[in-house]
Amino acid sequence: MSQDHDQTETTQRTLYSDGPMRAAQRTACVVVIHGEGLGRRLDIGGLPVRIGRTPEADLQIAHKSVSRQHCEIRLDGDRYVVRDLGATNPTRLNDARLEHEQALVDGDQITVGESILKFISHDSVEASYHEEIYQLAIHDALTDLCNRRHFCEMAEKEIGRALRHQRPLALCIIDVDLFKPINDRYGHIQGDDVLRGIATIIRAHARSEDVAARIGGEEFALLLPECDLETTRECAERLRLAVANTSFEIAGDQQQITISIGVAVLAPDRESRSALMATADAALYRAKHAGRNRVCTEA
Ligand SMILES: Nc1nc2c(ncn2[C@@H]2O[C@H](COP(=O)(O)OP(=O)(O)OP(=O)(O)O)[C@@H](O)[C@H]2O)c(=O)[nH]1
Repeated sequence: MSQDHDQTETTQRTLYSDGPMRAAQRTACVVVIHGEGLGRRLDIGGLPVRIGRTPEADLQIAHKSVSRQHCEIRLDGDRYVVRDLGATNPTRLNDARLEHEQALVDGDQITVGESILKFISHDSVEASYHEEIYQLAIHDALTDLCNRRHFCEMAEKEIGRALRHQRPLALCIIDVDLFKPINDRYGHIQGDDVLRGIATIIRAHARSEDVAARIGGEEFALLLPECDLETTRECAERLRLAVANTSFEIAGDQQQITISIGVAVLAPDRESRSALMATADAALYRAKHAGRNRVCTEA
């Protein structure tokens, strides 16, 4: 009994000893709990945040039921308020139409088009839970790079941004050469280690604004905002060389592994994600047919 009591006292002291700091770290957030964007979280600090379909929104929900600028949440004194931005499909708060501006309380549900967001007023186990679930949902379990679904979402977002600001955007599709013989000889578990090793090299070559993903079994993608064809080709060449110069230890053997890369940039005849990916894929196909271990750019 007395031990339990001591523990309670210690816990309370630990929790409350840095009271002012805890106040400073307090962060409200909204989490998408239903519909498009499921699991995504938007932290709300001192600056207003906007939710909408536009890629410029702080939380983009790319669904036709959502207006480009749908609603805004901001700190007003010591409370958070939500206001509709003239959405075609007006914002709802706890299933009632939002009137002008309304204060939010913990657990409130904000309906934006067909998505429902939950307002969480401060750092909590629940907010961390949503964050963890979201991270699991967007990452590839084997390599910890983005998974294909999240990559496609990010590519759509970056294409929208690049077109709007007339900025370049490039894509590399990367495929491991002759990976089947590695699997056949050493087994899938060792093959998985090789994929993890290649993912580590790709991550090391990506800038913070690039999106690196595993988009298929032994296929990866790297999206490079603000990069033109020549810069991307050079970057892809550095990546190819880095893999080719790495000695992979597989079941005690030292093995050289190579990759082939197809590069494409956004252009007027390919302004959609599928067209951009198809062009990079075609370049990759040429790299494979030209003998592998090489970078080919769009024709
Ligand atoms: N270990 C492992 N292997 C995988 C995974 N996903 C796909 N593969 C294997 O990757 C291999 C791909 O083989 P292929 O498509 O024939 O291509 P390749 O042997 O790499 O030859 P090229 O692409 O023509 O250079 C197959 O053996 C798949 O089983 C995975 O998650 N882990």
